[in-house]
Amino acid sequence: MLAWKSVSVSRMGQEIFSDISLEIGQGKIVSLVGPSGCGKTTLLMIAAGLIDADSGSLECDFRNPAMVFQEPRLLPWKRAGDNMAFGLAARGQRRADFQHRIGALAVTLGLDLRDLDKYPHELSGGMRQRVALGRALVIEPDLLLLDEPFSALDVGLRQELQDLMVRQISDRGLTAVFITHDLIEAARISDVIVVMDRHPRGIVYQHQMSGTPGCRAERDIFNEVGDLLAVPVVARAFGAQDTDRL
Ligand SMILES: Nc1ncnc2c1ncn2[C@@H]1O[C@H](COP(=O)(O)OP(=O)(O)OP(=O)(O)O)[C@@H](O)[C@H]1O
Repeated sequence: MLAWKSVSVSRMGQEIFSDISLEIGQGKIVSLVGPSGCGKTTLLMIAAGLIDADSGSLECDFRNPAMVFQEPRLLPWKRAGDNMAFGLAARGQRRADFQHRIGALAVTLGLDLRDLDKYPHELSGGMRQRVALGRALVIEPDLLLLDEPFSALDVGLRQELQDLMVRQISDRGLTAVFITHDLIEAARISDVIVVMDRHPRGIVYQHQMSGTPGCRAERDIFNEVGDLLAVPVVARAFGAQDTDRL
């Protein structure tokens, strides 16, 4: 279980959010959506233990979280394979012990074994993000924290990587928190959608999706997003009060 309890954060005298409480159950994929600056990344950073809240607390039963960011953040002087293995090498594991695992994971993520010998600048944006996903998964996390990992990719590639990610999360029984600006993306991959806003600050709505992530028909996804946007606080968060225009 992961739970933020009455969490508040201010920066430079400005409140980002106050009194947020949210609980995420084991094995669930939860998306945080909402306008820029509403505090999605801040909430995720607290879960990752990278920043502290000013007040409130975090309860986390997970012991091995991994994070994936919008930019792959690969080390440019290391080859793709060494980037993927970074977490294992940092834990003192020997290359001979994990080389096979890296190769198998790379193939699962749609990379060619030869790609592992390339430097980040020799890879496409999609390949770099596959390496970043591999670097997170190879440490066998129990919690995956994803901050807009696919938003820089074009639509087709984004959907392929969403499917791949959902399959990995499901096969490995992971719990995941996923930030996105894209409500359709959230509806495609999540069990629960949490809508945040800036006015009022904080969580304004939570929606339990029907069906299973990665298995929903496109028509059902669009219908459910349409229903969600008919909720006034959600429409307001997405700047779409006039839902007839959507
Ligand atoms: N270290 C910091 N110092 C000052 N202000 C900060 C700091 N970190 C975040 N903020 C401010 O807090 C607010 C929330 O930022 P955050 O990145 O959490 O929002 P977000 O919802 O993830 O936005 P985006 O969707 O644009 O990434 C923003 O107004 C941001 O400028």
